[in-house]
Amino acid sequence: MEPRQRTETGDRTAEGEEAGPVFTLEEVGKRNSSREAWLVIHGRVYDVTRFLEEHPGGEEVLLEQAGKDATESFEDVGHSTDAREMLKQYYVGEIHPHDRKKEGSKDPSMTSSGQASFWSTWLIPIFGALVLGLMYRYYMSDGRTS
Ligand code: HEM
Repeated sequence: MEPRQRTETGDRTAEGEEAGPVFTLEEVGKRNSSREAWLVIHGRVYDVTRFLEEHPGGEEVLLEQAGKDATESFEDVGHSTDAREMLKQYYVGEIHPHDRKKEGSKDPSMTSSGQASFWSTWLIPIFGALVLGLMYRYYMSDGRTS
């Protein structure tokens, strides 16, 4: 018998390496312990249970993200190409399109934090300067007229 790739769902031909079964975020959420740890990175589901002890960054960080979308934490660390290659070994399937985070240049959380820093770095100082300027003018004109 020649070794054949398992087709879990049967409704897809296992053509290409990424044609795995589809999971909801709820299903992934149940695998959030060291007994079974799954996480989502870029819309793909990974079973990292057997990787926990091997992870160079430690198992705590993985367990913290287990059962969740770990894309942001994974990217924040700036994992190497090697690390990205390793992901393939743990791939179990795709996340349901409904639970997929919108990715790309405009991540909603990025925008909101971006706006927060925009407010604190620009608008508050500008507003402060305007108020000071107005107070100064008021004070000066007052001084001259009376
Ligand atoms: C299956 C998913 C993951 C794989 C295959 C993976 C793999 C690796 C590898 C190979 C390294 C060594 C450095 C490198 O080559 O970049 C590393 C480091 C690290 N990883 Fe992960 N990682 C995964 C998920 C995560 C997640 C979700 C976090 C969450 C915060 C994380 C946090 C870290 C940290 C903090 C380091 C140490 C960085 C350092 O010491 O410079 N990793 N990981």
